[in-house]
Amino acid sequence: MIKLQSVSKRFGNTKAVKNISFEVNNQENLVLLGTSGCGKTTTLKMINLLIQPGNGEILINDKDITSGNPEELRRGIGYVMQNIGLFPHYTVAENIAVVPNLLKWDKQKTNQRTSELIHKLHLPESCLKMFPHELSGGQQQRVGLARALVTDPPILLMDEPFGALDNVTRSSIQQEFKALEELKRKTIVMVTHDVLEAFELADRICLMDKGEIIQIGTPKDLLYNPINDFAKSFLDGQRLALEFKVIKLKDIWNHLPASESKADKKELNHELNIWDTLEILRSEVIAENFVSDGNGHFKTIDFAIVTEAFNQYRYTAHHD
Ligand SMILES: Nc1ncnc2c1ncn2[C@@H]1O[C@H](COP(=O)(O)OP(=O)(O)OP(=O)(O)O)[C@@H](O)[C@H]1O
Repeated sequence: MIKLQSVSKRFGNTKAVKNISFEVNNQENLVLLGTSGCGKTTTLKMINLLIQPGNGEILINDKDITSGNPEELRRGIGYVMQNIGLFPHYTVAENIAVVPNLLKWDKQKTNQRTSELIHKLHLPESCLKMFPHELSGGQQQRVGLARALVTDPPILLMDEPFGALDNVTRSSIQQEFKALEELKRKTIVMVTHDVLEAFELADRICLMDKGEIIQIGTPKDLLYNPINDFAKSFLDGQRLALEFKVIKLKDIWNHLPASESKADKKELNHELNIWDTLEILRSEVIAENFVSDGNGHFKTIDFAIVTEAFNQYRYTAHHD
């Protein structure tokens, strides 16, 4: 578990981070969200001591990190840099092998692990001999992720990991990222200024402004219980899209009409969000399916039924 207690950081007269405290639970993905200059990167880099904290304490598994050796600390923390940050004169294989070489892994172990990651991250084997500039932005990003994951560290810090990508590539890499089994075991702190990305990937979001934490909570907390006008207005303009992403079929269960027969229909998982559900229902030839609650109950759904139930849920959530 990562714990920051009353941490501050000043650069000359600039108070980059002002007395912040938060915890990241094991295997949780906490996203630091906020506009440019609000202190996200400084906060992230203090967790692996790339930036020395000013005041306060940072604990990892109850141990104060400033009391130990920074290099040793960083070996247990994968780091995906802003703008990818691959070494341009190293091949892809050499880039991935940087930390294994520091740890004096034997070649065979490094090659085996590299090959495993290359497949998991959908990179062609042929790219291992290439230099970063010979790859697309999306491929470079995957290499950056492979480099951070190669030693299987329990903690992963990611600074705008998808920031350099076009929208289409970004969206497909985000989906793969969510599906990667290897990442589900990790404690992740990720920086982004992209609200949709934060809502797509976070278990909890830490919303920052001017070096301070405004609100920490689940995407649903931020949507339906914003703590103040700043938190509320930060999401304005994207609120509906965010609701489509955050609300799941199980949330709208009580608003779905009583069930009919489920014969000849396809079952959708009740963990699906409304966005993905409508995408499926839109593209089905027979656009009628059913969803079950995992306890033997089911409801018949189609595009219109889900839209209607979603609207009812939103109305209730906004007026609670
Ligand atoms: N090394 C440094 N020297 C001086 N000032 C710095 C330094 N690093 C950051 N700052 C300042 O601290 C503040 C917070 O910067 P930080 O990079 O943490 O913000 P950020 O939220 O990550 O922004 P961005 O999204 O643009 O990366 C900014 O005002 C920045 O100019």
